[in-house]
Amino acid sequence: MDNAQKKPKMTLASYFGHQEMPVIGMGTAADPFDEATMKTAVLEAIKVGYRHFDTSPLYRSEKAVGEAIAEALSLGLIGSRDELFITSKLWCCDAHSDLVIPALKNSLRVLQLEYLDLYLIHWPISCKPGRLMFPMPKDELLPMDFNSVWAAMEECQQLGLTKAIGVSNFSCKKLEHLLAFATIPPAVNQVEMSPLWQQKKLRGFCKANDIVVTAYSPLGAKGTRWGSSLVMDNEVLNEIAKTRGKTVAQVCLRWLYEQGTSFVVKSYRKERLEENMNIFDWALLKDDHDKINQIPQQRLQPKEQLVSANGPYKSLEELWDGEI
Ligand SMILES: NC(=O)C1=CN([C@@H]2O[C@H](COP(=O)(O)OP(=O)(O)OC[C@H]3O[C@@H](n4cnc5c(N)ncnc54)[C@H](OP(=O)(O)O)[C@@H]3O)[C@@H](O)[C@H]2O)C=CC1
Ligand SMILES: O=C[C@H](O)[C@@H](O)[C@@H](O)[C@H](O)C(=O)O
Repeated sequence: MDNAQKKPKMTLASYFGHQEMPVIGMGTAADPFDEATMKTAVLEAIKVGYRHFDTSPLYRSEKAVGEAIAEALSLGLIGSRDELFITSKLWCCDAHSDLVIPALKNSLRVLQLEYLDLYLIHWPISCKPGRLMFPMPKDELLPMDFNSVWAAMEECQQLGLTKAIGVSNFSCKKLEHLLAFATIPPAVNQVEMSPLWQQKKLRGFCKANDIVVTAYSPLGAKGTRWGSSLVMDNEVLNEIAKTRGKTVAQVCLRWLYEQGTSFVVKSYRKERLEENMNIFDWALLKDDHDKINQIPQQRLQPKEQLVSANGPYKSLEELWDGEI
């Protein structure tokens, strides 16, 4: 069994087919973004055993991911595309029922793939069609028509363009609303999660409804425009890392794994890609969990940019339905 096959996987309730999602995925939102560096990093990741990649048209990383996959196939690093689990996302400007299928087809074209494993609604908000950007002008924010957008997502799965569909940045209330009319329930909710924002309520809801939680920014996205150093500099986590002879990044990722969530973590560097994978053959102790449970909670990415006096969400309370 090679290194990749030994890594743990999770079953998605409404995945069309037999493949499972590897717990660890490589994130591809980079700041700064550089296409050549990203392609090299994805290829390195495949070499060290990553099989799950998270991209989005917003990140401009789909092309690099697609080129790295094509190269990995031609080098024989993987036998076939089916060995990979590829996620992409529907950006807000395409979150209109008639634009969903064309947006997914465009992602597939850029990725040079026939299908995705998972397609996610990136945010529970739409914006004026045409411009793929973040932040978008506040006067272009629009409420999402969840019923018709989700129906188009379901059609994507029925057409075989993606094996599973899901959401990102959805609160319990928004998931509940979606579940009330969905024919195909969302397989995944990808949300910010780390020891500093543990998402206890949301995880309980998702577990009860067979929705896999995928953690994004598991290291707090230190060094990026959207992140902070609060996770990596946290004293409790640094102390646990020292006692266990692990790094803070490994403590965070191991903790996520022990919570039963999958996660996507980004690095451009080969040694960190490997470090972040080396979390499956040791465990945190009860005492470590007790300490992590006590860490004061703080959402690191509240996204004020999506809140506007005239928009669909007038406050962060409304965007997150009080889960803030
Ligand atoms: N659905 C959504 O709305 C969102 C989804 N995402 C997804 O989640 C992925 C991961 O989250 P992201 O925001 O990138 O943040 P992460 O928490 O993964 O942190 C990434 C940062 O940590 C550094 N890093 C990685 N590994 C280590 C390590 N072992 N030790 C020290 N530093 C390390 C990286 O630097 P370097 O590259 O130099 O190693 C990078 O600066 C994204 O790339 C994206 O795919 C992210 C945000 C929102
Ligand atoms: O530049 C901004 C960031 O990428 C921000 O938009 C993210 O939080 C985004 O939702 C993502 O998925 O990464």
